[in-house]
Amino acid sequence: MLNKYARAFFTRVLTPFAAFLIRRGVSPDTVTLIGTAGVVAGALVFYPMGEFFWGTVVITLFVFSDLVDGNMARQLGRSSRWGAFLDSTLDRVADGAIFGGFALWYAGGGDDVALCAVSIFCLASGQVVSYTKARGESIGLPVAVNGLVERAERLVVSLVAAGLAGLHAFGVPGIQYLLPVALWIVAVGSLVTLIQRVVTVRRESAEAEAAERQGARGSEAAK
Ligand SMILES: CCCCCCCC/C=C\CCCCCCCC(=O)OC[C@H](COP(=O)(O)O[C@@H]1[C@H](O)[C@H](OP(=O)(O)O)[C@@H](O)[C@H](O)[C@H]1O)OC(=O)CCCCCCC/C=C\CCCCCCCC
Ligand SMILES: Nc1ccn([C@@H]2O[C@H](COP(=O)(O)O)[C@@H](O)[C@H]2O)c(=O)n1
Ligand SMILES: [Mg+2]
Ligand SMILES: [Mg+2]
Repeated sequence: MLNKYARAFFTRVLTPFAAFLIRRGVSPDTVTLIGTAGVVAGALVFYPMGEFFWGTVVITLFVFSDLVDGNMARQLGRSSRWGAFLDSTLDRVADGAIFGGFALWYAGGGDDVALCAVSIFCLASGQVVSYTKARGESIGLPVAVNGLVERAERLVVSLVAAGLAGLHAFGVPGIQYLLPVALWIVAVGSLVTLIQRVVTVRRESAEAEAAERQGARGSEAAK
């Protein structure tokens, strides 16, 4: 949903910055790599210490690079298969670091086995949700479904909640419970999305195979 409705807005906002980087001779791949490194550092340095506010600030500074890199590639007329591969692969690395950072906190100072497990579930289910689309498309299916919770939703829900939960350290009472609530929402939403995508791939593959059988019968009859 966010990918559909918010992308156009962020494209307008980020286009001048993308153009500025192009003028400075920066390449889209550099933005992809530095952006991912920043997200990974923010997540794995701050979150395991329970520093949710500063971790989210650092991640937010870098995570929009994922919208800037593609914007730059399009402005340059240089969108490439390699760029698409690098972008998607490093998305998985960034997501692993964010939910891994939450899991490390709950396994350590946060001392909550259930929330550690929910964080690991968010990490794994998010990766599998993305994999269903990549694998479905690689076997020639359209995978014409995005589902309830795509990557943008996973990130926005968990990062907004983490940033706000971090304000507890500055004396805001009660707000720390936002992060557990968000993790449960992302976990359930990812599971629903996974089911939506698997059901779609199953239907599309049955339809594709039925069409192939029909085509084979047609050419047999024509002989
Ligand atoms: C006082 C409190 C202070 C709090 C501190 C800071 C709070 C910060 C809060 C939020 C920041 C959230 C930012 C999240 C931005 C996410 C942007 C982003 O990178 O989205 C990526 C997404 C997907 O891009 P791709 O097409 O490159 O990726 C594809 C995708 O990964 C597919 O995965 P799948 O969906 O299938 O699981 C893969 O299949 C595919 O391989 C891959 O290529 O981009 C978008 O979707 C575009 C839309 C982005 C919309 C961003 C909206 C941000 C909205 C609000 C932020 C403002 C919040 C304000 C908070 C205020 C809090 C007080
Ligand atoms: N280093 C890169 C990164 C991205 N691309 C192209 O942009 C598409 C992704 O667009 P986003 O707005 O989601 O970043 C990707 O599929 C590539 O076509 C690129 O070429 N090089
Ligand atoms: Mg990108
Ligand atoms: Mg991306």
